[in-house]
Amino acid sequence: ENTVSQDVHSPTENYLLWMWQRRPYIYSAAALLLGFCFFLQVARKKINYTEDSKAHKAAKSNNSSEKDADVHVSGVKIFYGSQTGTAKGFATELSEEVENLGISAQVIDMKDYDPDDQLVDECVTKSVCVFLVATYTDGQPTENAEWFCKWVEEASTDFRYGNKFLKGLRYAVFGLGNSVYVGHYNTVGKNVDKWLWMLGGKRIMSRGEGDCNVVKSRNGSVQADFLAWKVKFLNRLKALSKGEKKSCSGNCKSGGSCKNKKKHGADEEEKAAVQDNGSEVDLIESSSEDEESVLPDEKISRSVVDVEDLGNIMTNIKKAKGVKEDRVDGQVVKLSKLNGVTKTEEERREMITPALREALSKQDCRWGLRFVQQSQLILSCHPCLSPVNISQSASVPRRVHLEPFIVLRHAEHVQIAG
Ligand SMILES: Cc1cc2nc3c(=O)[nH]c(=O)nc-3n(C[C@H](O)[C@H](O)[C@H](O)COP(=O)(O)O)c2cc1C
Repeated sequence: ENTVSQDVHSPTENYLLWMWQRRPYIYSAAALLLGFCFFLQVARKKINYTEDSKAHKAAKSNNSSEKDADVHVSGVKIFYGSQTGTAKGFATELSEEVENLGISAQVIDMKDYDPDDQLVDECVTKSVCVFLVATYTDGQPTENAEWFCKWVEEASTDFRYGNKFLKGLRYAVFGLGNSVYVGHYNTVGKNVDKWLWMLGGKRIMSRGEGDCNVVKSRNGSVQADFLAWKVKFLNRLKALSKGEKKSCSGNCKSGGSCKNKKKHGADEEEKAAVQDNGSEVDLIESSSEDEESVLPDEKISRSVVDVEDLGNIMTNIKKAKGVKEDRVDGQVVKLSKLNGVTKTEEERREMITPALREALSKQDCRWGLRFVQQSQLILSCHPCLSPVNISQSASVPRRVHLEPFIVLRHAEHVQIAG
């Protein structure tokens, strides 16, 4: 019977039967094949897409970097510190003229601007910042400029910011005042200019002074002073927007360190404008970083001093103040002409507490010395990641009094010589 039933199937039927019995394997193989084809297709598409987008991005970035390189001034921000509206009026006037040059301008009330958040952004936006600031009683800023001035003043003497904090900021200052107020004339303009410079900002031109005292005003009135300054500013702006880097006017305070000596005299037109315009002062176009030959005394009074620089500074101060160092019987004797007192090394006062000594010998600290007044300083620690101002620590003296100078040789050896 078996033989009969086997013979019933034809070879084709047998083949189909064989296939049917192995159908799970056949389905799996087909699925695998399909999956592989699908994967290949997707991969091919992805490769094409990545190549396309790379090419697109490259083309785009080429375009934008070309554009970026072309734009030298993205816009002008005109800040005003005004009480009775003169500076505000000047700001509006200036913004119209800037826009006439095809450069965008923004007038900013200083009270609407938080320097803590925003000022550092101006360093990278290729904008130019103009400060039109009035001075009031006792050299104080106007109400709307109060916070700005307070912040910039504090930052300029805080070593954690340093003289590179506003590197890239291009600015110009025009101060409004009245020379009748002797001793406080244009104080705010002078200070804002100085503080921004100390933080590493770059003056694009010298500070302007507007004098409401018509008798003394160089151009006859504050309006005329502003007009004269404005003409120069607009010329400077035009040059900057073309990518021209103007040579030094030749009247640098730090003439010795001027890097544009060769160019002095080349820009006669500019020079003439400077000479004509009596309302301009302190002809320096630089940032504090650029200035190398400032006097050490000047450096101390206006900035934070690195411990590394301290040796040179103290030597120069000693020279300047007539402090001599002599040797008598192998002993170092310091002679101070200041107070007529002669003291030996042994007499030096140790003005350092154990806590301060421990803090000072901490590893990886950069020490900053902040001179608060002529004879006071704050020692501050600046580890790379978390700045700790040890002067704020309750365990260490907040201020160390120096009489008349300090010798700081090593982190763990702080000695105050008197
Ligand atoms: C009450 C008062 C106090 C002033 N004090 C000073 C001053 O100490 N130093 C100074 O240079 N100008 C001083 N000025 C002059 C103003 O700075 C000047 O008038 C300026 O143009 C005002 O600008 P504003 O209208 O934008 O507020 C004072 C003016 C007034 C009315």
